[in-house]
Amino acid sequence: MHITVIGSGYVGTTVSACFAEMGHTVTAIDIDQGIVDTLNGGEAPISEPGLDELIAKHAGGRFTASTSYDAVPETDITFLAIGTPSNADGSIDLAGLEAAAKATGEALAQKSNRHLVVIKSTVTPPSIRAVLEPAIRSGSNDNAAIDIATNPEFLREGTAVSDFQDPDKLVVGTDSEWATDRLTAVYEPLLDSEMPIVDTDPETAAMIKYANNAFLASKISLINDLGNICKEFGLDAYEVADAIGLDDRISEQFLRSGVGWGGSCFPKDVNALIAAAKSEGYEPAMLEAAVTVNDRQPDRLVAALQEHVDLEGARIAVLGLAFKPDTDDIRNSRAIPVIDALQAGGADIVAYDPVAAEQMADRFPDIEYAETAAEALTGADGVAVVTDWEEFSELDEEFNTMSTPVVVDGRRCIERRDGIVYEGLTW
Ligand SMILES: NC(=O)C1=CN([C@@H]2O[C@H](COP(=O)(O)OP(=O)(O)OC[C@H]3O[C@@H](n4cnc5c(N)ncnc54)[C@H](O)[C@@H]3O)[C@@H](O)[C@H]2O)C=CC1
Ligand SMILES: O=C(O)[C@H]1O[C@H](OP(=O)(O)OP(=O)(O)OC[C@H]2O[C@@H](n3ccc(=O)[nH]c3=O)[C@H](O)[C@@H]2O)[C@H](O)[C@@H](O)[C@@H]1O
Repeated sequence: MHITVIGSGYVGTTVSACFAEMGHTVTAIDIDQGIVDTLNGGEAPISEPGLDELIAKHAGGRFTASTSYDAVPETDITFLAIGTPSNADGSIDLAGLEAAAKATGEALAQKSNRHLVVIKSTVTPPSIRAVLEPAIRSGSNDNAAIDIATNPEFLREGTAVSDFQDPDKLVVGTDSEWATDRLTAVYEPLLDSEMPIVDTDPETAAMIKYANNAFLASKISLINDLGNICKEFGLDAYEVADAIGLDDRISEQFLRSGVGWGGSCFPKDVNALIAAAKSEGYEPAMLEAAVTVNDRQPDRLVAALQEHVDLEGARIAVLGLAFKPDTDDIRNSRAIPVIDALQAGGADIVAYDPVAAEQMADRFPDIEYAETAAEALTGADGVAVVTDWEEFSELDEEFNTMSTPVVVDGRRCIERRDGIVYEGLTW
């Protein structure tokens, strides 16, 4: 199949590269010339394991990128993978996606046979008919029969390629059998008898995505709440989590307590769902509590550090800037509120991340950035561990170079040992 993917960010690039690997011909469209040039040069514009290899393999062959929507009418199906960030009040900001939807509709005015436009972005159910469908249809002529579907994406950053290639489920939200068949056909190379296909309407598919993220974020907030209680009792939340995770109804996944959830999706999606629910007159108390608990964890980490170090004028190392390991994405990283709170306390900060320092330098241009974790620790009065990068768990002798070896671990990735003052957030 010939597929257009509009938007070449984390999702669009991963999806495009994987579609090409599955044998499809893909035209990736992005308004950012730099991204398009990078892709056509055979490289990924983001850091994601395995992605560079796929782009390098298919660029110039089955995979091309462009800033122009001209290819859309020549293709069989179009996926919209544009960001859906938050407005100031937490509600979904559809401006970028709406503009791309309109441009897609306008391009489809040149096409006479039936075309499927698939919303891959995460969108609130009511926005499909209220905003996106009118935008897609606004440019089309009478001949263009356009079907609209939703096909939410469940990949995680850091494991995007493998998650996409081996999903737990395929959710297809369509209005017609033709659309279901066409959308399912795209995924044919990934399907086996084991993979559940959830065949539903576009709104339910969109809600499944929000419910999935809201559930996972709330699960982490619940284990953080329980973990904070464990800490008050002098108990180890990880021992408790390991035990409750043995119950199949709870499961062991997403029970890692600590400094909380960040990233480009959990915070914005939970807030968008809260805002959408409130605009219908419903007060989602559980989700609001999940956000409250999450917002408190970075402050608890800094407070734990303050138990041992007077922050005023202290040199504090921050290990980890990305919102999770194996990505350079700093969107809503817990490192941001941690650095804010440390600076408010008067600390001088030296930060280290294997790949995300450059991104964080735009947000915090005035802090010091170290080239290695060892360099960050040298002479530091304390360290806050914010991201569970694998290399941090291998640190050992490096702590001996600190002025005062105070380690506050927000991710349970440092080995507690003699010679360091070690404090975990929930253990
Ligand atoms: N990042 C993630 O891990 C996941 C994201 N999602 C959802 O997928 C959607 C996309 O997310 P990301 O890929 O993270 O966004 P992103 O912000 O990384 O990428 C969006 C891309 O769209 C481009 N763009 C903006 N307006 C455009 C236009 N009019 N025409 C063409 N290109 C345009 C931007 O230049 C950018 O490269 C969001 O709704 C998000 O919630 C879903 C699952 C996972
Ligand atoms: O909609 C999205 O964008 C994606 O959001 C999350 O994926 P992602 O944000 O990439 O990463 P996660 O692994 O879910 O981690 C999110 C945050 O939760 C934190 N986390 C995760 C697990 C855990 O046990 N504890 C915990 O604090 C991580 O450190 C990170 O800050 C979901 O897991 C994906 O299914 C979804 O597609």
